[in-house]
Amino acid sequence: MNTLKLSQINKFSFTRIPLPSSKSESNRVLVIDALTKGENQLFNLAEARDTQTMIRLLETNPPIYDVLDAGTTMRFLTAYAAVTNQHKVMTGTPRMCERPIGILVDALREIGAEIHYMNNEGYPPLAVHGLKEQTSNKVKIRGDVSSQYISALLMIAPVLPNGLELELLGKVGSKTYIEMTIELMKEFGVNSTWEKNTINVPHQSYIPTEFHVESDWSGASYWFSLLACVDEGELYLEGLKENSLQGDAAIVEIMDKLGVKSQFKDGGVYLTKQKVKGLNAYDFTHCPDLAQTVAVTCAIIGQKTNFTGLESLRIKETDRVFALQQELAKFNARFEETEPEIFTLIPSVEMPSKVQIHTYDDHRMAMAFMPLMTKTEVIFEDPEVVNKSYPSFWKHVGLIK
Ligand SMILES: O=C(O)C1=C[C@@H](OP(=O)(O)O)[C@@H](O)[C@H](O)C1
Ligand SMILES: C=C(OP(=O)(O)O)C(=O)O
Repeated sequence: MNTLKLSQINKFSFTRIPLPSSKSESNRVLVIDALTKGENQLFNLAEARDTQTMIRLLETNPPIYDVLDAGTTMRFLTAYAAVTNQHKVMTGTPRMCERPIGILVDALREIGAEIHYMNNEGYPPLAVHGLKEQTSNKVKIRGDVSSQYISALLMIAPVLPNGLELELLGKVGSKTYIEMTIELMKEFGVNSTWEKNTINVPHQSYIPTEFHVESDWSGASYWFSLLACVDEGELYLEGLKENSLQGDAAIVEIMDKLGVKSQFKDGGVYLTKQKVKGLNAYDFTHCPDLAQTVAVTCAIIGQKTNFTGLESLRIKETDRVFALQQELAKFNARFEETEPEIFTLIPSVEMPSKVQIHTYDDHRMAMAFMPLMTKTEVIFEDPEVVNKSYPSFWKHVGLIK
């Protein structure tokens, strides 16, 4: 088994972190670009495997779209293949074939797409046989499983002959990602309205444009966490905007409570340590990818906190709630469901002299536990798992001295 060892370091001097580009923004603009036949100028696309997979599949157009473990690539390309009337097999890793897609498939079928399940009903692999005629322009869709189904439908909506009206049913999770999709569509000339729970996208054309992808706020979160956990240090994170399209910019307000001060300067953010104000509870419904970062931070710095809005974590790269419980326990922290859907983080009471972290094929399990190096020696199993979103992560960790 491939492993990586980090020695303990609890002080470091000022360090600039270049940060990767956002894979969420990249994968959206790539789909929009494919729908406008590549007439845009896209800058700073992500090096993330999820984005490189999207680029490769769109460029080579193979009969089988194997998305590996990229959720957005699976969901966005299923809708794209349907609307562009292509015959495609959609598949991915064994875990991808356990991640539900039935809500998106039902919506696409209602609009007129022909899609068959090749194995298990509701899950990839799928056979997409295009969309010959639009049979409906009003679709009701659950909002509580994955926002990616909604983003996938929104991006194809303007090119459907009759546009699309989406009525979101029940609780809507990851809403910030839906807002990102709508804002990006607007950047490419497409207007929509969102009133109460209905989003309406009339038929219209995308307008080719220039677009520069921002750095990745989810990737930035691990650096905030590192600073929260260390005794002394300063960081500058490059390429981040205060008014971001990414909901994970919420890490600024969370870490303000956990001892990290942010100042936006020169196209990035300067991080310094400040007194811990305390965080008693946080709802991760709209920023689920931050939950692991914050759980590990609280466990290390001794902050007992209640976590809610974690429902979608069970169907991501791994069951992230289970994975957190297992790995936090290795340094005597607990993550207990104290009431239905309320998880209480009880911090570490005693730090072992060495911890080996299992990464569960989940990039965020590796990156979220990196700040543990401020308290003990850490060994990561399968360190390359970070390639999904942040291939240069360990190289950047090496900048910390
Ligand atoms: O649309 C996107 O780019 C994403 C949406 C979120 O997924 P869910 O909508 O499934 O929560 C998030 O967890 C994922 O990393 C990226
Ligand atoms: C959940 C994630 O990605 P996806 O759903 O796109 O695989 C993630 O990057 O944390």
